[in-house]
Amino acid sequence: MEIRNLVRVIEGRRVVDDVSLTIMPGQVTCLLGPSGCGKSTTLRMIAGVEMQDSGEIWVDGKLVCDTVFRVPPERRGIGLMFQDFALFPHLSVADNVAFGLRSCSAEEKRARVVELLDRVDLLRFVDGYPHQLSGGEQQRVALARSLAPRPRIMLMDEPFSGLDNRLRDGIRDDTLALLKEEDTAVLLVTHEPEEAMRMADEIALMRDGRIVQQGAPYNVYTRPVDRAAVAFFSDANVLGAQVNGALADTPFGQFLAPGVPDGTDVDIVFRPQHVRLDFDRNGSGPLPTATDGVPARGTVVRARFMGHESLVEFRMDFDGSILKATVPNVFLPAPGKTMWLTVPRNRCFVFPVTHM
Ligand SMILES: Nc1ncnc2c1ncn2[C@@H]1O[C@H](COP(=O)(O)OP(=O)(O)OP(=O)(O)O)[C@@H](O)[C@H]1O
Repeated sequence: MEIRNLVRVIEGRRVVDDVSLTIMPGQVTCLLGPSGCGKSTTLRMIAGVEMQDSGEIWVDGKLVCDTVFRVPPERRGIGLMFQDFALFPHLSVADNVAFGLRSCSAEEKRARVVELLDRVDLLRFVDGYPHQLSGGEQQRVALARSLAPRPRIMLMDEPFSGLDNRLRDGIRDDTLALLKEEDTAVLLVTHEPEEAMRMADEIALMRDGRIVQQGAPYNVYTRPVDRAAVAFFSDANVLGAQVNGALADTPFGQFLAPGVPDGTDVDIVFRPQHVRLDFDRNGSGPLPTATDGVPARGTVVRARFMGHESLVEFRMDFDGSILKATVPNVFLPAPGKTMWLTVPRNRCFVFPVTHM
């Protein structure tokens, strides 16, 4: 499926602003972004329940929808799975799953229902009713229902957000396996970076109606396009500096800023897990190196155990600002303790500040 330059204007605001995307069979593409950035509106236009103001949707090289021509939603071969998936309470589990199977015989229907319920491990409930199932089981029936007509394309809007954490991981993985097996092209909407990283072959990061970055999860995470993209995936530390001779001077030493004109303000952004910590030895820290720059001293303000890591906050000697470091396992230095922080150059991003 290819969407080209989709635009949707609501009350004079471009809530979807020139969005283009290609989604391949057997692949999961995640539309990831904060609440209100236009993800669901994009999905609704693809589903055909909302009309775009301009732009086109193509499936298998055939035009499905532009501003003049429009294939109705039920003929688009698109499956939908939304957070508020509702099973029909008065229909049995089998009849719920068979709901979208209109043009096949009773035997074919039964065979497909049994195949899918077996796949989601709920065959024992075939003649049961939705109210007899847990939330997670209902979700799996909803998944079986949306896959029953073998949609080539599946649109999922926060489909797992109603589930508790322990259930969610298992259902996500099962869902992913099933969608891959059926070679479905999936567009999944989420505002949770962890969900996108776990599910996606490709992430399209969306902000204010636009896709600001697109790529494999690893690339989007390790080569973020701007400061907000770093901060969307994790906590971020930011140092302000000004460029002079393609270098930005900071208390951590100089950072390269190739191609950035003199006098430009830059943000040097790095994640807490990339800060290196050293103990203070009579007021001195480790020696500066080309790769790690100059260490800077800070005082522990707070240290918290987060499960698989600890988060330590420092008040820096150089300007009193707070920087964060995460360390694996339990590392809980007492408040008031001084330590030295270094920032490996290859883990930092230097972004010119854009003044809005
Ligand atoms: N029918 C409408 N009338 C007015 N504003 C709307 C309408 N539909 C969407 N919007 C606005 O368009 C913007 C995008 O909404 P959309 O639901 O697509 O965002 P989203 O990224 O899916 O957010 P969420 O994750 O919270 O669902 C929001 O600011 C929303 O208030």
